[in-house]
Amino acid sequence: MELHFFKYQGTGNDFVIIDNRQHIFPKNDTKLISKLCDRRFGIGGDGLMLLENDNMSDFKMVYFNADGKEGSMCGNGGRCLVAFAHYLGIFKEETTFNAVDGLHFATISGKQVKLKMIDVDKIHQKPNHSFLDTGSPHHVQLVDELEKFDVPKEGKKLRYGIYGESGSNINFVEQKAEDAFRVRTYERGVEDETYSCGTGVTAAALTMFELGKTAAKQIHIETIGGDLIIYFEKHNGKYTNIFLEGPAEQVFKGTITCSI
Ligand SMILES: N[C@H](CCC[C@H](N)C(=O)O)C(=O)O
Repeated sequence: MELHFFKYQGTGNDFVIIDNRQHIFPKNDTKLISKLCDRRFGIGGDGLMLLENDNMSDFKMVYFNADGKEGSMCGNGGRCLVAFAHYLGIFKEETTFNAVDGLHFATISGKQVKLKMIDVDKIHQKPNHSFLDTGSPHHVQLVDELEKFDVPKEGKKLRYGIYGESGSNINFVEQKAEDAFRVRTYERGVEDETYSCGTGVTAAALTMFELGKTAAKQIHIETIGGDLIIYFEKHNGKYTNIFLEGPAEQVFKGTITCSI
């Protein structure tokens, strides 16, 4: 059959998006999803998302990692899906949608999408790293000379070494200024470094504040694929009103022939 798709990217984290409001897509076909995400045999992407109707909100986000398995929350994916919903005319300036970790509010202005993330009430501190859930599980670790760091190798080691089969995303961080950091992420489900990870940079920003590396509640993060800003508040040990802001854009659209 011919499948219509859209390709989006948010700071270089790229996604295949399908309008599934008419339930045309075979969600349980892990092989098909991983093939569509394959950069040689398919369209190519770090993940695939379906936009579906939702009873409680403007739309529903269903997210799959490039390996074809349903993932946990994806911050850059969420920002891209908001841009796609805006393109479809589902909303004008602000929206609320449903994702695997609950409802998300978001706004769009030009190419900039600002997405509200779930509250975070626990950051587990270990001697050399921290671990927290920002919708997806994240390991956050400070390193020197991030530019030269072997992220795929070290990320893979930690992802399986500490977290086992279910795994975690692994973020390596270097401070650039009082309120600015550079982050590189090894993503589980992609099993490689991606150009940016939204829930990952959110986790990195909160951890840097928690560790006292910064007093800023508006943190700039540089990734391989571009810049993101994280805003938050902290009350009684809990992080609330967390927003992830950055560009998200449609790259191309088309049809692909697939056997289903
Ligand atoms: N790239 C995503 C995270 C995907 C999470 C996924 N790799 C998983 O752990 O299921 C982001 O921008 O937040």
